[in-house]
Formats: sequence, structure tokens, C-alpha cells
Amino acid sequence: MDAVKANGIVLHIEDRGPRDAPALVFVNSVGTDFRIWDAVVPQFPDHRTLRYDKRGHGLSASEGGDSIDAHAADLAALLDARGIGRATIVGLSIGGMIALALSHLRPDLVDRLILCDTAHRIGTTESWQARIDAIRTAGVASIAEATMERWFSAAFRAEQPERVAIARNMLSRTPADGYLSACAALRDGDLTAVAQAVAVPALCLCGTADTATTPELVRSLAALIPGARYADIPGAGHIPCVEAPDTLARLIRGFIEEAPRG
Ligand SMILES: O=C(O)CC1=CCC(=O)O1
Repeated sequence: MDAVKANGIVLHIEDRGPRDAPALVFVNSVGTDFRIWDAVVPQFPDHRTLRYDKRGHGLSASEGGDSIDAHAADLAALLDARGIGRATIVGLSIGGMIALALSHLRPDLVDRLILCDTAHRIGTTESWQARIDAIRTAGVASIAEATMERWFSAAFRAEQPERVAIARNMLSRTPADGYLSACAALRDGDLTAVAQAVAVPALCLCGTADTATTPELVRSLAALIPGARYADIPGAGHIPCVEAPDTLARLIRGFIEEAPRG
């Protein structure tokens, strides 16, 4: 178990692999902690891999974090604290928005962007406000069942009910304050201009069964980013690092090997 103080708060992290190897940094979606990358990270023993529970999630401190820029400032401070000068950033959902924001805030830190199941704008002001209101009334657990239907394909839910059950526990145990802050960041976050200004190689990925950020939406993100590529993750829902880790790792490795650092 490791921790670092960055941007004024304590973040729960895992920093493994050779210190002088190229760095791969993983950024989570809302309602998840860094365990979602458990089956992906070991596939990169030749890299330094850094993953963390973003503010308000997992074991990290839970105050604040109600803008995408605030999360990007946390990530920048984390990279500085760990002495990582440049990295390939892999961001899932809100994590992809945080990765995009980092490329704007601190372009010196970003070699490449791998943007999974994410977009320049996810949902609408109304949909996030409705979720905030529901959670204020009935708690995070009240949205767990509907969320599992977005996170995982129907086939995965039928075949792997135990793994869906622990994912549901992870979501339900997310501090309400942290989850609500992330919803506010999503409600107000629009990275359209940031995406259009990306100046490093970018790969956009999406599970073909993702109903939260559909392949069509993720393709529209790729169309905004100069020179970005797009690839499907066949059959996966919104959390391919859990549902299809081998496919995701293969796509990440292929991109790293082909795309020059920015
Ligand atoms: O849990 C969801 O609704 C899917 C999602 C949207 C943004 C994010 O980070 O996850």
C-alpha cells in the first residue's frame, strides 16, 4: 500500500516497474478505484506503471475535485511528486477527460494519450444533475444496478456474476461526496476545444457494447483530435480493463510501439 501527498491531498497509488522505463499512467472512471487495472498492469512489466485512486475515490482523500481541471491538477502534481517527467496517459471515461485536460494544463508531461470509453463531453447537464439529485436522496448504492448495465455487456453480466458483484460493491462503497464531486465535474466539463488542440499521438478506444459512451460518441472524439486513431474493443461494455483486459493491453501495446512519443 503506497500513498503520496499531491496538490494538498493524500492519494492512494501504486507505482511499479523499472524507474527508468517509459511510464504508463492509468486514470480511473467515476465510481471505481485503481483495482480496475489489475489485469492490465501486469502485461507491462517493461514499463513503469502508475495508477491511483483519484480524489474522492477508493482510499484517497475525499474533499473537493468538482472540476475536470482540479483532477488534472492532482494528476500533474502526482507525476511531479513521483519524478515522472513524461508519460503515456491511459484514461477511462472521466479519466480520459482528465487525461485530455492534463495535455492542456501540462503538455510537458504527456507523450501520448490513450482515451478509453470517453468523450470531450459525456452526458448532459440534465442527466448529471438528475444523477446528483438521485444520489443525494438515496445514496450511491441506489444507482448500482443500472450502472452495472452500463459498465458491463449483457454477456459478461450473465457469465461473470461474481465479478459484477464485486464491481457493484466497489461502486456502492465509493464515498458519496467523492462521487457527487465527480458528477459535478462531468456535468460542467466540456473538453471540445482541448481535444481540438491535442498535439501528441492519440488513440481512442471503445467497447462495442458500451451504452454510456457509445462507439459513435468516441469516434466523434477521435474526429476532433488531430491525427487520432480509433479502434473498437469487440463485445465489451464501458469498463474494458475489467471485461476485456487482454484486448485492451494488446491495443495499448500496439499503439505505444507504433506511435512516436509526442
Ligand atoms: O458510471 C457511468 O455512468 C459511466 C461513466 C460516465 C463517466 C464515467 O466516468 O463513468
